[in-house]
Formats: sequence, structure tokens, C-alpha cells
Amino acid sequence: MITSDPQLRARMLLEALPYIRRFHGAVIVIKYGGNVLSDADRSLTELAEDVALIRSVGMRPVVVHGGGPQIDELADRLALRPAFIDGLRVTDAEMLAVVRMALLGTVNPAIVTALGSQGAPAVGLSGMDGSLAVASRVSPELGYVGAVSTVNPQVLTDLLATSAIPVVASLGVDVSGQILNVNADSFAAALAVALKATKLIFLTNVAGLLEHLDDPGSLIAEVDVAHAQRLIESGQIRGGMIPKVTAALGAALGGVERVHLIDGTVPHSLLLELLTDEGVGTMIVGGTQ
Ligand SMILES: Nc1ncnc2c1ncn2[C@@H]1O[C@H](COP(=O)(O)OP(=O)(O)O)[C@@H](O)[C@H]1O
Ligand SMILES: CC(=O)N[C@@H](CCC(=O)OP(=O)(O)O)C(=O)O
Repeated sequence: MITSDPQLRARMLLEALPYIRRFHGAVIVIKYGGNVLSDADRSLTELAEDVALIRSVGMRPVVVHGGGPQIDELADRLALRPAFIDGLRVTDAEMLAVVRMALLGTVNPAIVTALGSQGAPAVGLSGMDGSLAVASRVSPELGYVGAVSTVNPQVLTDLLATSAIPVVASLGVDVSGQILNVNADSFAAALAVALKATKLIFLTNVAGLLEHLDDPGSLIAEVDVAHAQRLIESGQIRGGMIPKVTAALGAALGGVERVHLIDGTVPHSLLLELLTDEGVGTMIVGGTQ
């Protein structure tokens, strides 16, 4: 609940009205990062409240989720040691089984049930369903890791037509039927482009993109391709932020009108971004290459 004060609620609603009108019927792709999902202070219920609210005012949310920390935790319990190359998980057959168990067995149903208990009917699926995300292997070193090559969005448009909220886990399938582990940021970007989404919002555990990783005050309000490239080259964008920013730029260049990176650990940041004049996080723009 954002606030129980009736006067404040009325004022917030008035401020939100132009945005509610503007985004009525718009497809909004929301990517939940595993870091937000494992944040001790931020319950899934709170996240679900916001998504349920934007659905109730006429937007069409699609949730895409990762689960890096949840995969790590399960791997640890099974005494498997995770390894990464450029932010992507090295995935052999054993690790692929762990990824499937964590994403499809734990994370996906947790989000679906949280939305359901907010009165928002949600349907859990992954890139295998309806051949949604056809992927191809990235490199022999990474094993069963894929990059999405084709999106068949019909299964999502059918669900959206029934007012259900699709909740999509970032697994793909290759042309031979092999399931592949796909980075959830690039997965979300591919779906947003294919759905011609109006907005793609990445919920992560930092205020946005920082000019200097060790300075929380160096938040970048708007970043384009050239600026992001400079930050990657200078080492100021690291780890999981590299695939995230790359995916965000890809979506902006691919025609998604607005791409944002916001702090999902701040209560109701999604509503602040969508329904108020307040600028939150970082906006990623296609800009010049
Ligand atoms: N320039 C940067 N600005 C902000 N965060 C950065 C930057 N470079 C690296 N990071 C790291 O990226 C992390 C978010 O990426 P990731 O761990 O993949 O998140 P998620 O689970 O939300 O997908 C942040 O917690 C932060 O430590
Ligand atoms: C290939 C690859 O690295 N896949 C990711 C998929 C999950 C993910 O991306 O989760 P976050 O959104 O929490 O980062 C992984 O195995 O961790």
C-alpha cells in the first residue's frame, strides 16, 4: 500500500491521471533482477502490488525474471561452483539442471502466486512455451548458454488479450529442441522489441547507472550508446551491468520507446517511474552510435 492517508492518495491519483491515460493499453515489460527478488527488505508482495496496480489502470505488464543469486544458492547447496565469462554463467548439463530448477521450480511460481494474491491473474511460462524464444548457443566455452535469435510473441499476445500477466523465465530453446540458459536482461530486451513494448523497465539493486561505481551520487539520468561504450571501456561499468546496459541499448535501438534502469529495492519505484513526474534511475536512449 503506497499510503493510507486519503488526502495524499487523492493527490497522487490526480498526478497519475495523465500517465494513466497516456499508457492505457501500452505493453510494459518489467524485468525483475534476481538481486531485487532476494532483497531482504523488499517483499515479493510489494513488487506484485505495483504490477497489479498498473494492470488495474489499463496497462499491459509483462514480467520477465532472472534469478542469478537463487541459482547460485541452489548450486552451492549441491556443491557446484558457479563460473562466469563476461557476466554470463558457464552452463554445463548439471548447471543447466540447476538453472531450470531455480527459475522454473522456485522463482517463477513465487512471482506468479504473489501476483495472484493481489488479484492479478498471472501465468508462468518460459521461452520454451509456444516456441516463444528460439535461441542459439553463444560459444563452446559457455556450454548451454543461448542468445535469443527469434521471438514468436503469439503466446504472450494471447495471454495479454485475456488480461493475464505473463511471467516469463529466461530460458530459450534451440532449433534442435535443446533448452538453453539465457541472460535475463537480454531476454527481456528481445521480448520488449518483439512485442513493440512502450516501456522496458529493469528493476535492479542500484539507483541506476553510476558514472563512478564507488560514488552513489554519480547517478547518470540519461545515457546513450557512445557514453555507455566509454564507461564500459574505462571499466566503470562492470559485471552484470555490462549485459544489462548492452541489452537496454539494444532495446532502445530496436524501437522500444522508453528504456529505464531503476532501483527495485526502493518501495514503489516502479509506480514513481510510471505514474509521476519524478525522474528516477537512468533512462537509456538509442542516440548516436
Ligand atoms: N557503473 C555501474 N553503475 C551501477 N551499477 C554497476 C555499475 N557497474 C557495475 N555495477 C553492478 O551491477 C549490479 C547490477 O547488475 P546485476 O547484478 O546483474 O543485477 P540484477 O540481478 O538486477 O540483474 C549492481 O549491483 C552493481 O554492483
Ligand atoms: C547465461 C546466464 O548468465 N544466465 C543467467 C540467467 C539468470 C539471470 O540473468 O538472472 P539475473 O537477472 O538475476 O542476473 C544466470 O544463469 O545467472
